[in-house]
Amino acid sequence: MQIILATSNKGKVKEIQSLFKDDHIIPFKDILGPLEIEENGSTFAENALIKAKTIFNKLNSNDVIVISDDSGITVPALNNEPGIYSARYAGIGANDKQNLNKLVENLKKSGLKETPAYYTAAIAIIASEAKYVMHGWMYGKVIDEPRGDGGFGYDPMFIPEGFDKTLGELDPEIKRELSHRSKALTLAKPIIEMLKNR
Ligand SMILES: O=c1[nH]c(=O)c2ncn([C@@H]3O[C@H](COP(=O)(O)OP(=O)(O)OP(=O)(O)O)[C@@H](O)[C@H]3O)c2[nH]1
Ligand SMILES: [Mg+2]
Repeated sequence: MQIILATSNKGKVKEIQSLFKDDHIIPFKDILGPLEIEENGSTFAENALIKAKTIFNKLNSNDVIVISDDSGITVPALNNEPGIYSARYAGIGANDKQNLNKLVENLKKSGLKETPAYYTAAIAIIASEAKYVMHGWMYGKVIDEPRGDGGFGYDPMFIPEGFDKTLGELDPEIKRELSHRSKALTLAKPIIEMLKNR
């Protein structure tokens, strides 16, 4: 049984592999090469399922477990932006830096130096005759002056609840303990174990 990760995001691959130290988890690109998947769902869960199903169908094997992650940051004071559009906030094909700059700009335009925000992760698992989605959240705030270069995406502007440093400044171990992704993957682990052993 192979465990395949249906993501092209290197930051996610690193975080997910570090949470599954005992399992060999293979990014889909190593098997199928690069692939663009259209994420046209209206929720994190729908998009996670689209990614996992697309890769499962392309692999065309009953001997694989496919895991995907659809995630993003939500800022209630900005009409819940960017939410499911986090990866394309500054336009289709925008990179992490451009997306972060757009969120910083929009905070400044609204006169918000800091405001509550949260990350959501939906983790989907697809295997032969099996389909699951789990969620995890991390609450905190975003600030209009990013700090640090750890993590990825919006991390330099996000301060988790209970801390005074951004995820760009904090030790990666702290993100591993607290993150939306870790929480959803903790729920996914027993399901993956069950699927491996059936
Ligand atoms: O600072 C961050 N720390 C995180 O922990 C985090 N989790 C998600 N995000 C952002 O949300 C979007 C995901 O979009 P997304 O789920 O479509 O992923 P993606 O397009 O990058 O890769 P893929 O998995 O779809 O291949 C991207 O803009 C990410 O930067 C994060 N930013
Ligand atoms: Mg994506």
